[in-house]
Amino acid sequence: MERLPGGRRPRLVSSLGLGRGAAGLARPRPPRRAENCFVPISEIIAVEETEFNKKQRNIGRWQKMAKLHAFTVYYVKKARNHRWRCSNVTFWCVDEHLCNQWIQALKELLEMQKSRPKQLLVYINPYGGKRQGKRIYEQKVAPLFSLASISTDVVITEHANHAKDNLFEVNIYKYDGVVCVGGDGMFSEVMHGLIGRMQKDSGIDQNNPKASLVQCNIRIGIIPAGSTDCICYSTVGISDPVTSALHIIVGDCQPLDVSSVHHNNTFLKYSVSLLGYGFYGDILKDSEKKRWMGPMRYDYSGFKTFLSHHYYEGTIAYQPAKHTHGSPRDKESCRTGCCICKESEKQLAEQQKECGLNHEEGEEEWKFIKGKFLAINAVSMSCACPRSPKGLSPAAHLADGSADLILVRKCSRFDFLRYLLRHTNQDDQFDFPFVDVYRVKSFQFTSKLSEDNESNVMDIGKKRFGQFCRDHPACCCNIVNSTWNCDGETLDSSAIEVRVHCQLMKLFARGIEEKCKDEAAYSQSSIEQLL
Ligand SMILES: CCCCCCCCCCCCC/C=C/[C@@H](O)[C@H](CO)NC(=O)CCCCCCCCCCCCCCC
Ligand SMILES: Nc1ncnc2c1ncn2[C@@H]1O[C@H](COP(=O)(O)OP(=O)(O)OP(=O)(O)O)[C@@H](O)[C@H]1O
Ligand SMILES: [Ca+2]
Repeated sequence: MERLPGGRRPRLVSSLGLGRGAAGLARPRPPRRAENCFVPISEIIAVEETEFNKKQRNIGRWQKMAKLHAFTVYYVKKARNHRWRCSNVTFWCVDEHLCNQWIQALKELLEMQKSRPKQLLVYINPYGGKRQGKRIYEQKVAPLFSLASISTDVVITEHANHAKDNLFEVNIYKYDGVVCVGGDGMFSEVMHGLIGRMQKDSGIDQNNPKASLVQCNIRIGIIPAGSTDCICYSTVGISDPVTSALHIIVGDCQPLDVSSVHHNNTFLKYSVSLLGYGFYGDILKDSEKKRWMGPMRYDYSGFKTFLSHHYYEGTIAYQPAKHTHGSPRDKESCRTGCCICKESEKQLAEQQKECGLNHEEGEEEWKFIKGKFLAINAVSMSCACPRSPKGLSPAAHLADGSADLILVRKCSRFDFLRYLLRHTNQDDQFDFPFVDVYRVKSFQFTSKLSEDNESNVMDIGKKRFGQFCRDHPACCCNIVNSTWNCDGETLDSSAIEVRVHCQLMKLFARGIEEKCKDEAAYSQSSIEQLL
């Protein structure tokens, strides 16, 4: 909390309790005794001089006063379930000079908030999710950015990869951040554009799976308008455009792990949420044909894929993440100011100091697992989303330099359903004999098909997807590979090599805040004052 200059206690009367801008002044209450409610400066959105019109002034005891001077403080009001709203409170007094002093002092304090963005580049996908991206931005987000004096260059995308390609052309360094309005796919595009641009400008070859990538310090803001919005939900705690806009305005910063995916020394993609083979790969592949259904396509394809119950054979090699103290079976989740992520940040800074950018990771032990899997999921974050509020791996960390590798082995449909259901309730989804989970810093996967006979892969691939093993028509084993689902996009190769890059990029977010503390503190009063 900051102290305002002057020492003199100003006699300002606020629209206490009403607190809804000038309209709230219509029925002012007599000045109350000071209330101990606070808004940190870091959560003030803007301060504006407020004009009184005659009608508003013509009230109660204020009627007798010659002229009133006022200002309005717009601030973040925290509501339930991590939702943020812009609220305001208007203060007025008869002393014009005093009023101006307050405005000036508050504006100076806001100027000192150096992490706040002043200029943003915004990409809107008009076709993501329920096709509401443009409307959401114009009606809910743009007015807040303008209130907070943030200037924006807005690009409405005209085709897939428009945002990504554009990020290689524009002068990104003049912006304090890039905002994407859309879903996880849109975020992925912007992330690929920014990370790719950083590597290009630094002469780093993305095709080298061992390269030390250059961190991207230009933050990305996500205004959720997609179908899953898992990255927004997992980093903010809710998928809500106004909440996300406010996190951007106050200049929050959340580092994020990014996994690089390679095949045969060729860069394929980056991933921050889910790399899924088997169940989630098959859902995605099927759902792409049903884009017209909107977000419902995932439920339709999910149900279909569940019924098909395909499993896939292959080998996984992984390097355990020994640098981090956490485990995927922890009861504690990653929250704002997470100690485990902070520890990884320290280790990263030390490594960079010691080895500079040429740091090469030592060849640590590899472990191997062979088997028949219904799903292989690697998640760099919890992957919480409205469908599964605790996510695929509830204890995964946003910025610890590791991913959780979840292996769901062949089991009955009934058991698989029990496993899926646990994503929606409080029971432990890893507490099954057919589910294993490991915290890893890298892994590789090879399907049995490519292991057995590389040359036959092309022939078999040409056959219809979903064709069953001819020898065992009822066994559900699949003679073709599944597809990797990489943050909602399919990969062309089944054999991949994955490496987690600790805190490679940053978001305008602060992680999920502890619920009970905030909600108790903020529900007591509808108005918070710093004065
Ligand atoms: C019985 C109900 C069980 C419900 C189980 C729900 C588990 C949901 C877990 C969601 C995990 C999302 C991970 C995020 C991935 C994103 O990077 C990516 C891009 O947006 N989204 C998807 O790939 C989109 C993935 C969409 C996944 C939808 C899964 C729906 C499964 C439905 C299974 C129905 C079984 C019914 C049996 C009677
Ligand atoms: N103008 C456009 N026309 C067609 N496709 C676009 C356009 N702009 C972006 N895209 C592509 O649309 C894909 C999906 O968009 P987006 O992620 O916003 O929505 P979604 O798929 O409904 O949500 P989610 O990814 O959360 O499931 C992105 O991968 C992006 O490349
Ligand atoms: Ca992680």
